[in-house]
Amino acid sequence: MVTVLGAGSWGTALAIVLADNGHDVRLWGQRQEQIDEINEKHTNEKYLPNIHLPEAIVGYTDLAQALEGIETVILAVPTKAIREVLQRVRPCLKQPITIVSVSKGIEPDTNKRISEIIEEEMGEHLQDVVVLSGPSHAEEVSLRHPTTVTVSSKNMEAAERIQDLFMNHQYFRVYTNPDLIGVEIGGALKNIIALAAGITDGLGYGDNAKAALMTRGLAEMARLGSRLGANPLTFAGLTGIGDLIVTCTSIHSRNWRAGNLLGKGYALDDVLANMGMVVEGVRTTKAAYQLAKKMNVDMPITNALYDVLFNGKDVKSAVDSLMARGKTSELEDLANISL
Ligand SMILES: NC(=O)C1=CN([C@@H]2O[C@H](COP(=O)(O)OP(=O)(O)OC[C@H]3O[C@@H](n4cnc5c(N)ncnc54)[C@H](OP(=O)(O)O)[C@@H]3O)[C@@H](O)[C@H]2O)C=CC1
Ligand SMILES: O=C(CO)COP(=O)(O)O
Repeated sequence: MVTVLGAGSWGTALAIVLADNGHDVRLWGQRQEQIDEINEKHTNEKYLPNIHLPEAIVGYTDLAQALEGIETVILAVPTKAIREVLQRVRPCLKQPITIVSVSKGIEPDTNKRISEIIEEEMGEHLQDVVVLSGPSHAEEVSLRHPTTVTVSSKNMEAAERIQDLFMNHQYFRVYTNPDLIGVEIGGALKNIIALAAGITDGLGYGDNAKAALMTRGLAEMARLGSRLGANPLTFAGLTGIGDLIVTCTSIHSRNWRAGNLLGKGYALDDVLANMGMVVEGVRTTKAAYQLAKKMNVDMPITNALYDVLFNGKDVKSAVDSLMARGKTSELEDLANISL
């Protein structure tokens, strides 16, 4: 028995994987009508239209009931809601739990990764934190299309347990990587670059601009990540370039779609209000901007996007200012990264 907290797109898609793997799944959500729909119709139309959910998935709105006797909890709410949800989880627990973090973000102001927030909020109620990340749109996972992800933890035995829990040899392949910082930072920062790629697409620029953003975006992701203690090679893997490719090139990506609308001239507030799902890259841009400043790391794409999102800079001038920067060397950054 496994509990998934968060009945949005990703929590529901991962519940399907777990049910396909033979587990009974408790899927917790905060809206009674949605949970009734999951239990009565076996659908979650708002988040995964036209998908039939296995009957092994049972919806709950009562958090204490959803957590009773559970050892492993999948945490699938947006980064912004994580502290609030964990503060509600704590008093429900009689036993320490392993939390699998599947969200992608960095908290503004504290600049913490999600596993750090979980450790801080859970204290002695926590057995282990495992992070699951990689190129994996919920829409495709729920159709059982071949997908690969990576799990990481400070305790790799716990990561291997979670690898076994999710591994499905038909369509969901799970790798391990001991570089927890790199796995979390890659998954969070790729959303910034996807917003930027959406903007250049929305402006009508072509594949050259997008390839440039993805490649130079990866360079600045690795630059900040390695300063935070990540292994730069992780950025060449599923949670780095892999997730960057899927998020910058897929119509499923909420970050790319939000950027695309910004590029077409819509205002940020209107874009977010109409999306109906979380666009993590906006808050993560703020956090990465703060981190880059604090650590004196050069992140030109992140800085340009920060100006668009938070200082009202128009998207065309943001791209112009990126192109107008002084000369630099492509390999300079990599040469300065110690492996
Ligand atoms: N969708 C995807 O393909 C993937 C998403 N992710 C990551 O997973 C995380 C969740 O994303 P995703 O499922 O897509 O988001 P969605 O926007 O699809 O769903 C968010 C879910 O969280 C719930 N929620 C929001 N705030 C709260 C709260 N305060 N208390 C309880 N529940 C809350 C929402 O409930 P309600 O409906 O009631 O508002 C909804 O069920 C994000 O960090 C995202 O980056 C990672 C990989 C793939
Ligand atoms: O992380 C994701 C795919 O790996 C989902 O990206 P979006 O949040 O942009 O849809």
